[in-house]
Amino acid sequence: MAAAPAGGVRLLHHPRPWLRSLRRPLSTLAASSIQQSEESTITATEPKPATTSSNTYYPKRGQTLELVCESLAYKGKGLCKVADTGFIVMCDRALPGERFVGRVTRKKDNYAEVKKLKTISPHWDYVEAPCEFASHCGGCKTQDLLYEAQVRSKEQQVRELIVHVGKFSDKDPEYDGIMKPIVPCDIQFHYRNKMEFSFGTKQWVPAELLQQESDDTNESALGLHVPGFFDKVMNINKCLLQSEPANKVLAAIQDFWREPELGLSPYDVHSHRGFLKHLMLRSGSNVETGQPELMVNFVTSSYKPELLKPLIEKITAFPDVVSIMNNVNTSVGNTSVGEEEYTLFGKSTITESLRGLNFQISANSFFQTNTHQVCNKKIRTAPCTMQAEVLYKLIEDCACLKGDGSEIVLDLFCGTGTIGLTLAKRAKHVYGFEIVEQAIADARRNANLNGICNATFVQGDLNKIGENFGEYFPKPDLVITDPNRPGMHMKLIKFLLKLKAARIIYVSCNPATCARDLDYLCHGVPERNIQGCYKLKSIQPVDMFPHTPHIECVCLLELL
Ligand SMILES: C[S@@+](CC[C@H](N)C(=O)[O-])C[C@H]1O[C@@H](n2cnc3c(N)ncnc32)[C@H](O)[C@@H]1O
Repeated sequence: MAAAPAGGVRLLHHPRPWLRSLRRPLSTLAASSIQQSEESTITATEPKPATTSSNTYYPKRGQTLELVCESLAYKGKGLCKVADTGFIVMCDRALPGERFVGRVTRKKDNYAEVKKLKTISPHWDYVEAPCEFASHCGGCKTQDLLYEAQVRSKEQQVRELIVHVGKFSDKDPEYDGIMKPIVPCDIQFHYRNKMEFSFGTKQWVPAELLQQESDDTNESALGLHVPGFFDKVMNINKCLLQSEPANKVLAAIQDFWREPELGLSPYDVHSHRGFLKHLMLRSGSNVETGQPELMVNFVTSSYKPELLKPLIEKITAFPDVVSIMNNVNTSVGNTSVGEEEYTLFGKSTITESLRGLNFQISANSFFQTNTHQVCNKKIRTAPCTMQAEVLYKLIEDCACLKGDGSEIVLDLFCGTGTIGLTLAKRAKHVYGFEIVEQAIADARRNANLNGICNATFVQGDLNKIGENFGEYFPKPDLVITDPNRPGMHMKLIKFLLKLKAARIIYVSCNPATCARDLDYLCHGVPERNIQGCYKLKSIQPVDMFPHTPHIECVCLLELL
């Protein structure tokens, strides 16, 4: 048996060891806070424990184990326990109930990660994945899991995080009232309005297909990254998450861009040579006709519009294409945001309507990605609402503005201003803050476009606010905070605790950092002598992204 390091056995049955890094900046708090919640079982279902080739607490790197996935955990990874010891093992793409053989690839202090080698018996709630790329591409991870099981698992993850990271007790009589059931998504395919594909010098082909497709493997690629590999691109000509018009454009580009006479080269992430880096497809709709609108954005390593000309001619044949942009990114990094942006065809923005307002969206601005509005007649007969509408309606309901134009709203991480602008008609004034200059420009333009005069948008980094941040606006009655995945910086948490607005709506795309921030806002940070002053009133998970591990939540906090 491998020797357990000091303290190892104590941590062994820790229910959420993979979450400890969330609180790294407050390390002493981290360990203690997560160790406090020891009592819960990981899943309601109790599969038989797995067997292991060696009876060790700590599986060795390279060791193979037979495991059973118990539930889905943070980032959608399958959670398993080693037989007899309860040692926790996480496996990407293992689904609840699945019995499989995995090889240990990484060891952390108190859990290990395994790579699935072979499924022995399939997971519960198995359905056939409609997409041929589903088992390998980085986009969808649970396409072969029944949708009802996907949302059940997402709701369960939020509940567990709120207890284990947020430190809210599920024994509290109010707990069930606070935790709202997840809102599923009516439309489970073709819902994404933005997809980013990468060009690569070589197509990555899954090992099991290598034999058949060996001739193709040296061809250049346009597709999606293999998860965890910046230099491996799977060639993809259709993605079931994006709209049909976007798929038609993708297929046309796929068919054409390798033609030798075009002289187009994919960018090589190792040698840093080559021209085409990324292809971004953004879908919107014409606000007057409701017809689809498409933006095609080529991200290139230099500005050579003449090289793109034949491709532009090809794709302008599609009537939905109203904008072709070129972001020029000369850096060696892999980002799609260019230092310079050029309009090669049509307009520089596309439009979308949301909650009765019209929005212009440029290539690099954040806009809710799930805005597609096609009803699957087989499932429902009533018209389906786009999930972004559902999310914004929930936010409006939580905001509970009086509507007499007396209240001030602070919209933090405002992007193109969508949330603040949908609330502006019932508020006295909205103040929005956002780091991306272009998003702020869009927000101001969107305010004008919709005749909204009581909204001010300011560009700034909310991770670097100074003591004087509160001087930029009057004391708000309502704060909306919608950070990206890392959640809020401690400076901002401290600011909000001092500001003491009557209500905070925390919109989150990462329930783990959300639970951490809710803990700080409600319970404070005793180690730093910071006191919490909010009460959690409700958490509403919303499934914005079927088949992916992402979970959105709308949380309402009220000042104590
Ligand atoms: C999840 S999006 C929310 C956007 C907007 N609330 C909406 O619903 O469309 C997060 C936004 O935070 C912005 N952001 C990220 N880091 C930031 C920072 N340090 N300071 C200010 N804004 C930031 C991003 O550019 C992005 O627009």
